[in-house]
Amino acid sequence: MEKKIVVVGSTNVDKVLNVPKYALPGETLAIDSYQQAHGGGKGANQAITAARSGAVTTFITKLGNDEDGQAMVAGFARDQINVDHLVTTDQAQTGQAYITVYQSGQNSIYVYGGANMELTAADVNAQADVIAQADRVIAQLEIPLPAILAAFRIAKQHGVQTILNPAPARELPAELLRLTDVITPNETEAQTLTGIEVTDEVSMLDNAMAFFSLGITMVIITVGAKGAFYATPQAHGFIPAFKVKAIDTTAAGDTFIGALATQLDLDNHNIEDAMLYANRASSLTVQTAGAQNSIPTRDQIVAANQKRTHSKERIEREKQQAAQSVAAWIPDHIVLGLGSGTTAAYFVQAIHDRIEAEHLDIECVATSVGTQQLAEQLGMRMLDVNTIDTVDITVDGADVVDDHLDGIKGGGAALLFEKLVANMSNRNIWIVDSSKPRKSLAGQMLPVEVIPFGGMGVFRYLRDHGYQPAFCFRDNGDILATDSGNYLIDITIPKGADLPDLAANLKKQTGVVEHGLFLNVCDELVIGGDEVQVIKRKATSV
Ligand SMILES: Nc1ncnc2c1ncn2[C@@H]1O[C@H](COP(=O)(O)OP(=O)(O)OP(=O)(O)O)[C@@H](O)[C@H]1O
Repeated sequence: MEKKIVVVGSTNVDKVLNVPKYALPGETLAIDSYQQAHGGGKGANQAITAARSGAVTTFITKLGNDEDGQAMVAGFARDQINVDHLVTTDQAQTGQAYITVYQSGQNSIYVYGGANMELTAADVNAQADVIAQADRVIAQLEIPLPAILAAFRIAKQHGVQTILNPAPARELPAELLRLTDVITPNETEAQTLTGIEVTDEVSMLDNAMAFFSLGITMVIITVGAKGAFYATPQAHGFIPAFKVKAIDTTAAGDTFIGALATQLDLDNHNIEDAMLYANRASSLTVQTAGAQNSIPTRDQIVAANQKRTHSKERIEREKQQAAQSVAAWIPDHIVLGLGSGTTAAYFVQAIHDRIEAEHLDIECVATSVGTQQLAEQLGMRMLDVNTIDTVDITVDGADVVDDHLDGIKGGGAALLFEKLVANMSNRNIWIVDSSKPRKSLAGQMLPVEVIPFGGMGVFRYLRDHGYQPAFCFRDNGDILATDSGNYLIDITIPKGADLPDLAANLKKQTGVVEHGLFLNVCDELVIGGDEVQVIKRKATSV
């Protein structure tokens, strides 16, 4: 059932001039390109996003009785927005934003609020029926506060969910915050309202707590290309943005909010799926210049997700190709280490099939409870790691691997046992798909396994040393525990980091059990593909 959404907010016509440089006071500059006016305003952008994602959308906004206003209404109608509740005025012109974009990409914006600033509580009260019948009402701060308060009071009286996008940032009356169910600031807007700077997930949670104390029940903080954070009093999480080449981020936030509002169930239980959809929607908006023209339709968002599904299928195929090609080389009469994770699972299946078909004499050691169970189910001959001194060959996956065959492992929470077995192995072969090799490990997430007691101490150390730590959680919101019952903290490897130093420093911290940097471990990297590639460690670095 499509959501019924009412957006109460601004409409602007953006008039953009591309200019070679700033004109000084009194100076006249000739310019050679004039970009036509196009639709903007946070309210209009969010209403258009909601409508393009299939919501039954009503837009309450105030326009001047002018050509700009008429052009905007025609555009709303083309997007199937219900325009029966628009208000017009003779007292002001339709809102306008004058934007000069310099060659450097910087811009200056002058906003004439115009008719937007004339939207009154009485105008909104006159539309009470449509608000009362909605599933949710969304407002932003480009219209006068009394109009927003009026909309939210009606919504509350009728059990309609309220979403406040507190943009542009400003202080807000306590009543408006009390009437708000869901608040969706970006980093700076959150800080303006709570006074707490957003630097990492912990500070986002602190922000959320501050909003909860004001009566808000869901907080979503968008952090640009990094993604978005959500918190309710029961759960919280961070949903990373899709990595895309951003050309123009105008309306990214508006697209996120409009799209989220169409997907989020009223009990909020599907928040992560709704945020994934919203991330996908805004990742499409930022790849095209402009505001409203770049807002995608539901079909475009679904198609972009399918493209991703196809590339996921290709990745699975490559993992299998790498696993099968290595399984075909494994010599007979050896002790074989079995890695952990999805790629290693393909290998376990492939080597099992060969052992059966060729009656090979291969005994195995597992690197995780999951792999042990899989191998036992298949009836493979398993050894207890404590009963042997060496492993002949270990075949494992990797999260990422660099040009020197140093890598990161452990995203699947098995890094400690994987490292123990790797260190006992005469030969370590890593099998990966083509998305895993990188020039360097800088900027990559590195899991650090910590004991639960004292984990916060390590977390603070990592935070104070600029590693941007974040505890790892399961999909259901529970903290992720490794096979040994420890916790994992993800950190980001800084640019230019000396990896052996970083590895040594991490090991020195009390409470750190192990980390996922595997330096000088991999002897051969096997990359899946229609032609499987094999890269051997250079003799000098062994
Ligand atoms: N460069 C980017 N690459 C991919 N996704 C992005 C990028 N920038 C923004 N997004 C997506 O858009 C969402 C909102 O972005 P952001 O936090 O910048 O909002 P905002 O500051 O309100 O933006 P604006 O005011 O420009 O509309 C992010 O959570 C993310 O999903």
